[in-house]
Amino acid sequence: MSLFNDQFELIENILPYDGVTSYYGKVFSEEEANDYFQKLMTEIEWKSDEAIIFGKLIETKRKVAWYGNEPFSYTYSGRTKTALTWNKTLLEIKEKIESVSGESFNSCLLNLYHDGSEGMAYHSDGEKDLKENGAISSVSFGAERKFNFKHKTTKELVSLILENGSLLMMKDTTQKFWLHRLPTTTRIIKPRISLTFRTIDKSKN
Ligand SMILES: O=C(O)CCC(=O)C(=O)O
Ligand SMILES: [Fe+2]
Repeated sequence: MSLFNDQFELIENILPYDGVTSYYGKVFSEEEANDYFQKLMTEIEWKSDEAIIFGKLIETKRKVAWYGNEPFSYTYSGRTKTALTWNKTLLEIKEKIESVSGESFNSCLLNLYHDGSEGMAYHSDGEKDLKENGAISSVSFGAERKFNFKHKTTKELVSLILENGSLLMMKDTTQKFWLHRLPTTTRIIKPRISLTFRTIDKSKN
């Protein structure tokens, strides 16, 4: 478990109870992280996210993209979408994350936040297409942003900063008991990209 302690300053569990979320710190060097940021900006098929709010179709400023081993379909905000297949850059990042964590993933949801005015509200990722209690890893490139957890019943808060090139791994019952969000802030004027690697359960897809 502590194999990478010397290299990455691994925090094995940032949550006090009811889940396991590990913060590996920077698993990519500053140079590698900046290079991946640039590549992802141009190579990914970024699209506005869509949501139906009070019966109206809303387009978010935040951009998203979904990639996977196969053209999996997934339902999100009441709309069904299909995954694109991995490109070389995504496969490289995926392999690195898998070797660091010992987990494996078959899909990835990417988010592009242009500045601190864009974020993501409290939610958990327990969608029915996902493997139950499967690990979800969040890789960050670009601007450092705060990230919050809130326990669904005790309301306890846990906060951390996601650094450029860092890895956060949500495991075990984290999604069942905790919400997470990327809060907005007026202080951040630079963009951030996150890659959330997941496992789609094919028997449910
Ligand atoms: O941008 C992030 O780090 C988190 C994104 C997230 O929670 C999600 O895509 O479900
Ligand atoms: Fe999430």
